[in-house]
Amino acid sequence: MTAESLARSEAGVDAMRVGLVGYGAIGRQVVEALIAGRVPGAVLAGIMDKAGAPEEFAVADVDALVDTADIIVEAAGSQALQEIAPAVLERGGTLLAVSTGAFLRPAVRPLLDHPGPGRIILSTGAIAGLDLIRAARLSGSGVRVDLRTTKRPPALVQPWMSDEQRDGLQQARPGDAPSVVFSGGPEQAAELFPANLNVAAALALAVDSPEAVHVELVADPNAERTRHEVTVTSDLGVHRFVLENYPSPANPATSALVAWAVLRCLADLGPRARPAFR
Ligand SMILES: NC(=O)C1=CN([C@@H]2O[C@H](COP(=O)(O)OP(=O)(O)OC[C@H]3O[C@@H](n4cnc5c(N)ncnc54)[C@H](OP(=O)(O)O)[C@@H]3O)[C@@H](O)[C@H]2O)C=CC1
Ligand SMILES: O=C([O-])CC(=O)C(=O)O
Repeated sequence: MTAESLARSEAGVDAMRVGLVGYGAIGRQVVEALIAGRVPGAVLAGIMDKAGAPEEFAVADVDALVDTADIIVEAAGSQALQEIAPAVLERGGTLLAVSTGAFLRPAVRPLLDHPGPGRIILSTGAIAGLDLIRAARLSGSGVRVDLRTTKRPPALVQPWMSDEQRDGLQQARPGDAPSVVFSGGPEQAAELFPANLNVAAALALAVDSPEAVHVELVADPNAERTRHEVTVTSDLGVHRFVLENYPSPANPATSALVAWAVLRCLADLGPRARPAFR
């Protein structure tokens, strides 16, 4: 009996098989939790990673992953998502995407309305409140969203930055003043900071209008946590969410919450899903 079939029989014959693209900070946390049985009724079916995955789970390509898994979790970045999503959709797979920023790209956005047979589900990732924003949107009132994200400076370094910008972020020390490194719309935010501002894309997709979202990104040398301050203004009220997330120990750009948001979504989709938020 293989490790997968043993896990499946322990989880039940109807177990949901989970495939993973990206075995980094989020992917490893998801794998660990699945192997530990933290999502009842879900088992790990395979892992695809550029840098290699554990031998017993390694899958060579996305076609093989769709054949092996009932649902595929993308935790590999916007470019990887753009590369794998069409194949998953065309082969009838279900893709749970974490790199929501990719869906603000003109080449990727239409995949959200792809006729199938596959489908895409977006992870809530590092934030909360998307349900409220969608409710406000449904009410027909004009919704505006302001996001102010604050992270530790080294987590914000990008390949396109000048040496001066990069050194400024890498050498910032506690006691130094915070600085705004980006202010603008979610599309530009997702392109310039692809592994930092997927939350901005999630907000833009929830409100269904990138123009209604303003993003500010702050580098704060004194920040112990990643902070997302979301203000939603609509005819229903003014709603503020402040998330102070501990960063993942494996990747300071990623909040530890993100893997658990993926796992929560898998629990909701799996054969042992329970009503009433349990
Ligand atoms: N929605 C949200 O709130 C959030 C979304 N994210 C998204 O999640 C992504 C993953 O985050 P995290 O786990 O911290 O990142 P990591 O960099 O720790 O891990 C990503 C892994 O994916 C691998 N990878 C990259 N491209 C491919 C590919 N084409 N096929 C297979 N594997 C690939 C990487 O390999 P290698 O290192 O060799 O490139 C790496 O092992 C981020 O890039 C970001 O887009 C992150 C945080 C919050
Ligand atoms: O993990 C976080 O707090 C947010 C993040 O990186 C992203 O939105 O890409």
